[in-house]
Amino acid sequence: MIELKGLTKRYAGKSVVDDISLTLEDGEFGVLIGPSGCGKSTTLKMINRLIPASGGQILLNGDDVADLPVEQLRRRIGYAIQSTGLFPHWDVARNIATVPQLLKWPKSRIDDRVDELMALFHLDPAEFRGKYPHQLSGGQAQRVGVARALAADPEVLLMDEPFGAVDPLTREVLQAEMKRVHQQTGKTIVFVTHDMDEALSLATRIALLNQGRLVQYDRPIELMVEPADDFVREFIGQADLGLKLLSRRWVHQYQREARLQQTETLDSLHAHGWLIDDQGRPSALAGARLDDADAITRVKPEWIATPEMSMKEALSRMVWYRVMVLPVVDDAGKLIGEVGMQGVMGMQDEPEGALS
Ligand SMILES: Nc1ncnc2c1ncn2[C@@H]1O[C@H](COP(=O)(O)OP(=O)(O)OP(=O)(O)O)[C@@H](O)[C@H]1O
Repeated sequence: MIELKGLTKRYAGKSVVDDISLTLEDGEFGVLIGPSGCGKSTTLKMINRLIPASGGQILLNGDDVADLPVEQLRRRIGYAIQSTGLFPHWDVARNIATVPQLLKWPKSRIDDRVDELMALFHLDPAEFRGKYPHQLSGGQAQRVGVARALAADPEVLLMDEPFGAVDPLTREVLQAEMKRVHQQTGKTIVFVTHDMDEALSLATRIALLNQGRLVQYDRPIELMVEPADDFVREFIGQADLGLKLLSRRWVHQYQREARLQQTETLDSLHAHGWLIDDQGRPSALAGARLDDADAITRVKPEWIATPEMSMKEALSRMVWYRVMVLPVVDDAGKLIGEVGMQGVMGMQDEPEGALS
């Protein structure tokens, strides 16, 4: 748990972080967001004392960080930044092992930990262990940077705009990975970004700052449906609020039973049903195409949904592939349900209060 109590930073008498108080519970993914210069990075860097606070207190699991020896603090708090900060003359394995080596772990324990972290970030040790930072793509370097920050299993992971410098596609992949890593490790994370979509997709708690002050600290949904003031409303942006809400809704919340079609003939106009193969995987959809409601269409891998997929992505696939329903499959690819345009529109099987 991290507690900020009246945290303040002044430069030349001017407060750039002004009396911020908030609590982030264990296992939460906290995002600090706000316009350029609002004090996000300064707040983050005060947590690991890269910047000394001018006033207030920061407690890490009850310990005042001001009282902890710096080397202990660095062990308890991992730190990943946009430029990765990888040592250019060290290979990937040695970069990841930086903190365990400082802590003088035995070699076999370090090797195991490096392999474990590379597996977590889907980096094949055989291929990547011996590579140098200049031989990595931006996305791979970022993964190594985050793996290094996690190496000594810190209590908290701080991330300062870690995906700010990668292209949008890689950024989405890294965000999805970060979400998975957060779920798998249960780490408490504090993440700085100025990208609201990134914040909404990753955060369990969002702290919105403006001119050094905390304007609202809430769950993403509350920020959207109960903005504290006009600044919050404007910062979130109203134009695609519906889509933003759907980015925080998951297919499993809207999933309903999938009706099977026994033959390739439709039994009633505009009905639809799924054909499955002998392993229970969806192979074709009878009906439910936007352009031809009576067609039998082979299921393409691109329109298959999983229970963890966001409804925004599911909706995007429906629109792009012109189908009214998507099959939902389990890890083995077996059909376990379907999710449809009607669910998105709240006409049918809407989860209680889903859009309120
Ligand atoms: N060493 C310093 N001396 C004086 N002012 C500083 C110093 N470091 C930061 N500031 C000011 O403090 C304010 C907050 O800076 P900070 O880097 O925390 O903002 P930020 O929200 O992270 O911004 P960005 O999104 O642009 O990175 C800014 O107005 C900045 O100019």
